[in-house]
Amino acid sequence: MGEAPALCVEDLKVRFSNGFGLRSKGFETSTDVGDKTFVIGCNNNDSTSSLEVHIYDKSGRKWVIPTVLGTKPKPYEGHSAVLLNEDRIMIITRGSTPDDCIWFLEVDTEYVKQQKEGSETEVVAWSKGVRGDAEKPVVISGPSGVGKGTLINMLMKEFPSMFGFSVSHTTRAPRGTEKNGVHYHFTERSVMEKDIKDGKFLEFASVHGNLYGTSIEAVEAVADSGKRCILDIDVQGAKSVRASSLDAVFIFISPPSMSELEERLRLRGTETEEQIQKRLRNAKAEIEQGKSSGIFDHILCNDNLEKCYENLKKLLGLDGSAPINPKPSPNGIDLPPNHSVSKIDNKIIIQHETPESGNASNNLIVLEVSLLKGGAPGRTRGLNVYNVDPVSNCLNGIHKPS
Ligand SMILES: Nc1nc2c(ncn2[C@@H]2O[C@H](COP(=O)(O)OP(=O)(O)O)[C@@H](O)[C@H]2O)c(=O)[nH]1
Ligand SMILES: Nc1ncnc2c1ncn2[C@@H]1O[C@H](COP(=O)(O)OP(=O)(O)O)[C@@H](O)[C@H]1O
Repeated sequence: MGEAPALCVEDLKVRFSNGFGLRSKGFETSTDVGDKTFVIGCNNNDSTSSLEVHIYDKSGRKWVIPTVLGTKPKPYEGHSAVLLNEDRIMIITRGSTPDDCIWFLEVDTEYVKQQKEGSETEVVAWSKGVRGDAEKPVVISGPSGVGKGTLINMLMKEFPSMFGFSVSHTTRAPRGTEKNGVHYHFTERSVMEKDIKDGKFLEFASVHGNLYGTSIEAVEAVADSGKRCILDIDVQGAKSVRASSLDAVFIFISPPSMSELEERLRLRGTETEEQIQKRLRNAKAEIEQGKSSGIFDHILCNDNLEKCYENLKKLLGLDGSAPINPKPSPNGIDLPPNHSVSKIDNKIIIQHETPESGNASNNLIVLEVSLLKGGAPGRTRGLNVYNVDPVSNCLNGIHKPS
């Protein structure tokens, strides 16, 4: 086999593009996937907050309004759309901040197929694109009063730049010292139920009579800040996360005995007698499930707090053998305000356009998309971004991976 030919700037002019004044009307682009056309955008220039997705079913000759899952991009000035792998449309926005300019609308990925099962409508899902990878989140479960919160606090205190806590939503009332947005997002049930329906939650469960859930944003906000995410969730939640696309480490904390658990709950003094009894009843089933369900990678007994904390650190590679410097947080992508977009194989080429002539200059940003990972309901990771030497113009072999 011969070497792949170099791709030069001249080639770009004849390649596929969709957006920014090409096939766009207002902020709309249309992308064909099989026998469907996905129209994304809004057909007036006044507001991008009304970003919508419509599907034209060519075989049935009808328009369909799909269920749109996930969080959509913040308002922007226009976008280009490029189909990738026949299952997702990459959206490159204009007028967005560097950390918010690459998005994916999944139209036929595994996640979308799963969500479509049992649904009568078409389903699509938004996922934000980010550079690089994040370390696996850590899921910590165990019965109420076992010491999860205490252990997590110790970890966050000792390694503040390394770990970030996933702030859950809950319908339970705040306890005395708990702060909204720090310990939990304290939420109305109706609001939380709507957000769950809209695909904004990675998992949720009814625990001790209240609704608790991890929003996709909560986990991704921590990953975006370059920290490793810690989730404190119940066993049902851990089971849901296990079944999701989030690749995590699962740790179950067990008490030395039921009587010790009861004593800790009482000494904590945050629950009424009735609430304590409810938590103890639930604890039995949780411990059984935790130990036997195969959900958890590790089980730690919290008998002596210091010993348990040392064991937790060992599991996470923090016993001195691993580097503890935080990973630098991945950067956004600084797109020129006026640009055109083209696709060549696994490369998306963004070309600066000069306002005077409207002609494309030779400044190129290349998004390599062959190693994309994750996706809805979380972020799409693994975007590799680099600039191409404007002097030689050729893309082959001269990139500088970021
Ligand atoms: N599934 C799920 N469980 C959660 C979430 N947040 C907290 N929990 C669990 O809900 C249970 C009750 O938590 P909380 O009301 O803070 O009481 P505590 O465990 O006694 O401190 C615990 O088992 C938590 O792990 C969440 O987002 N999802
Ligand atoms: N190993 C331990 N021995 C004795 N008390 C503990 C131990 N671990 C935690 N505690 C105490 O038990 C209570 C419950 O711990 P907490 O972290 O709030 O549990 P959870 O978050 O699992 O509900 C707290 O008062 C805490 O100080």
